Amino acid sequence: MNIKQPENQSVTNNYSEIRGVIFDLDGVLTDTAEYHYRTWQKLADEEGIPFNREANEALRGVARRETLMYIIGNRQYPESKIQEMMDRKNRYYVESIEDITPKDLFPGVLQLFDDLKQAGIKIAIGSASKNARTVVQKLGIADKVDAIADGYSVNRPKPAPDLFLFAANLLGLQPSQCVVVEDAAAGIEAALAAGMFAVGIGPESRVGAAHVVLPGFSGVRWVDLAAKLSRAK
Ligand SMILES: O=P(O)(O)OC[C@H]1O[C@@H](O)[C@H](O)[C@@H](O)[C@@H]1O
Ligand SMILES: [Mg+2]
Repeated sequence: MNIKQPENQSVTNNYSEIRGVIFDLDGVLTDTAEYHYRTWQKLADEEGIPFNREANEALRGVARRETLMYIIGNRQYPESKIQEMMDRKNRYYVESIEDITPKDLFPGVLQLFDDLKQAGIKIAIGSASKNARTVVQKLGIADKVDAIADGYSVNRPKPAPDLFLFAANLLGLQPSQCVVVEDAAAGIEAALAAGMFAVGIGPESRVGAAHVVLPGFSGVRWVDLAAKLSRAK
């Protein structure tokens, strides 16, 4: 477990004040981060642009246009070509999520959602994806979440705090009452900038700036996670 306090943030260190948990979607609740990667890889291969899994690590949580800009680097393309490439990648991505079912939820997610409901803690989705609502529907969790902030909600993408502040607002909560769960470095940065608790899912090398780092939700109960957060001073 990693325990750090973000600088210059007035995050409460009393977990009993936590009233909402904002979950990123891709790579947190299901494996769609992998689908995003594979479809960007397909596009890059078609265009003859070097790209690989390692380069993709920095692109987790990064919005569609910003991801493409990173991949093309200093290559110059007209806006029409940029638009066509974003559309093509999205077509591949939409095809790849067609067969998602509730079985694709990561282990432990439903148990954690149930724990949160029992504890009277609200649940939001905070995803940069414009496909987030479709994925949430396919996973069968639409009736379990209180609010969805997605790729249409704000202008400034992660690592800006805007999406999580938008989600907290939908829940009617203050930032200090919220926990963000993220698999992306950009998402942890956004959560800390919003003045929220951050739980990182994945390796320390990627999400080590979070207050608490977990490999996944398998066997994770809210009471235990809350206790870890309460020690994260
Ligand atoms: O292209 P979409 O579906 O709007 O998704 C935007 C971004 O959404 C994020 O959730 C993913 O982590 C990124 O990989 C993705 O680029
Ligand atoms: Mg993610």
